[in-house]
Amino acid sequence: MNTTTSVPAKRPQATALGYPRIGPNRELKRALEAHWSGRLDAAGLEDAAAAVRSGMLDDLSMLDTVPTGIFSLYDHVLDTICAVDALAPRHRRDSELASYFAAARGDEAAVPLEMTKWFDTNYHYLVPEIGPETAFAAKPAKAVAEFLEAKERGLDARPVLLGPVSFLLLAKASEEAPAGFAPLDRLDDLVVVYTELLAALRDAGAGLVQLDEPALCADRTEAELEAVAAVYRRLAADTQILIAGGYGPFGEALPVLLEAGVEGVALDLVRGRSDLEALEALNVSRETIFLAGVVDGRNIWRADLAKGAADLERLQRISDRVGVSSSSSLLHVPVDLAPEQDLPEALFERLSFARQKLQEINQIADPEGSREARPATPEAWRDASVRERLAALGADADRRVPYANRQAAQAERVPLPPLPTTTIGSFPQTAELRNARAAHRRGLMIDTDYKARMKAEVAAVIAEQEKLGLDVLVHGEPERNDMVQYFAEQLTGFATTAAGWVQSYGSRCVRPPILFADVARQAPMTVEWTSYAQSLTEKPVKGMLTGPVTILAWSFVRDDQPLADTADQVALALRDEVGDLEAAGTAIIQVDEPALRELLPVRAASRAAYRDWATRSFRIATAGVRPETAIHTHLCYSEFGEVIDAIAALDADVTSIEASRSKMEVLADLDRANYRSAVGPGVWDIHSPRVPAAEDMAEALRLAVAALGPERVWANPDCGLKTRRYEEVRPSLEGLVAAARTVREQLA
Ligand code: MET
Ligand SMILES: [Zn+2]
Repeated sequence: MNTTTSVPAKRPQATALGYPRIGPNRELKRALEAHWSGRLDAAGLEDAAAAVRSGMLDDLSMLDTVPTGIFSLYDHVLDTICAVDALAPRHRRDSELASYFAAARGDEAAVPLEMTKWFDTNYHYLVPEIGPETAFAAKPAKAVAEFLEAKERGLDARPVLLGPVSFLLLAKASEEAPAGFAPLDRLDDLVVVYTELLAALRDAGAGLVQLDEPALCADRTEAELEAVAAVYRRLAADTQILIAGGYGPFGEALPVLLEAGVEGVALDLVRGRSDLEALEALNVSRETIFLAGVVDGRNIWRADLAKGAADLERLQRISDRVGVSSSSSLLHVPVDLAPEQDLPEALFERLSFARQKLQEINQIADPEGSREARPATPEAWRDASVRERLAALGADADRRVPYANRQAAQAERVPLPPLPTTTIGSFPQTAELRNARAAHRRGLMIDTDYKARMKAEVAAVIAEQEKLGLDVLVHGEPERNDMVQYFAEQLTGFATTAAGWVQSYGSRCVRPPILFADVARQAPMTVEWTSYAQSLTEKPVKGMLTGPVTILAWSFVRDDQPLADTADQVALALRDEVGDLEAAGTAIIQVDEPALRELLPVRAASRAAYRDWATRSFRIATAGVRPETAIHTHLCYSEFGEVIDAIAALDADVTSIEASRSKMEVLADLDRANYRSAVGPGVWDIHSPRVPAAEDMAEALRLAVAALGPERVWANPDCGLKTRRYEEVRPSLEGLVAAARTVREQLA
């Protein structure tokens, strides 16, 4: 290599891998919902979409190069399905727009595409259905139009597409596909279509094109890596390709991509720092483009500019063509910090949302710019007593007596019939309840009135359950806006934002709380509600809490200490709550962990450590109770495979788990994982408005009894009922109670 250090490196280019596309005030959400309800026609929707895209470009234009094609009406995987013309026949309608929304949301004629979580995030994508019959064709119009929109503004534009390998790895086999078929079998055909998409972009004037291959941040087989090599040798032959991942290190895929001759690679230097070390050991052409993804696209903390600049320099020692970018698309953070003036000042000045992150990228790219290190965590954010109490927890603070002993004690304390019936916690959140909450929040309803309104609801929910004949009751969670935010608002160490919305799927956005400091409980958070509900009935009422992993997963979490340490603090606060519930006489306490799967690391090598801290934090929260107090947990969102061992390690007495869609398969898996306590396999898919037939639920219960034995089975829905209406809930629960009775009689 023949480079002299006296030649100054070119100013690194500033760019980002992607940007929020819902609009700073969720303009796209409003337009979509107006369109779906018939209040806004297709042209009106397109106007709103164009305005959102224009706003995105306004923001992005401060960068040297801007990503394009990153707008989406619903989901970028669905956009890719359309770009390769892989819509299933059942979703094809008169217009492209109608087909698009048929695939996204379903209609009278067809069920929508399945939706699932995007890597280890809370974003959901639509799962392509690919089979031997899928007839791919290039539909470059969207990608080209959005590229030209940016170019016409005089911007240096870089089109972005989801790469073909990830597209197929994220897909599932279509109904028509024969056994053994894998979507990746269609890679060669798809690549032909990608060459056409890329040609259309080149014809429009594109230079570098970004292909997102996030699936390469996960473990890949030799065969898959060979396919990657072949694909990119082919695509890189005519197009300058920048590969982006965004969800951790590329690992063994990195040399494969470089050898295939891609023009550049965007590195995730927040979660994938090992790639930087790997690169330093490789013999890399100084002509290769590297983007230093040093600004966290997944979290909302200000970047350490000094550290970013240091990483940049390391890359500059490897290549002459280095840029600065976000670690992933900025899709996962809210648009703008400016509206958050109510946040404490010390917190506000440490935060950075998408717009602020673009500034940071510019600052790091600017050799003359000031690149200050990140300020230390304020001393005031430390709570010495929490840390001391955690340190003082004995080694067995997360252990209970063996399940067999607990089971006997619990059965004596709360005698229950076989197949006890219960629900997961929430009852329908009616418009009236939501209005009361909004009025209370805006100061239009005083505390006492609000509380009285909520208590009336609890009483109604208890009466409803008594009438239905359920065995273990719940208070219905009317007082909870959200199962995480409710706790975040009461714990110290959390802040909530005014407008920090992040797209979860389609038009749906969430506003995650910010966990910024040491966490402590100030006062009991749920005891009053549970005790009130219990005072109204002879039946046992479950206490209802959200577990530490889920609280972390659905918040933006401090990144100045390991997640495990933060989880333990949350766990300690919950442990106090569990203790107070028990002291108040609650015999059954459910601690929900629906997000246990979500935080599972993408790479297998990191999973054992995750399972350890995640399950330990749950046990810290729950193991303080006496043997006769039952701990329940709840998980939903299927795909339990990789966390089955962790579910067993939670050591709950009863686990309610989504099972209705997977036809109870999860039960055999639990058995293999040596899970020995009781299970409430969901027998009613509450994500569907359909009222399930009692006989189907009975059949599901029979399957469960066959797999686990009658003593270990509970009867319950898949998840909480807050999104359902009473018109569906009543007949469904009647059916559930009847199904349990039928199966009990057959057992007797
Ligand atoms: N207890 C909660 C509820 O019933 C659990 C929801 S899991 C996403 O709504
Ligand atoms: Zn659930």
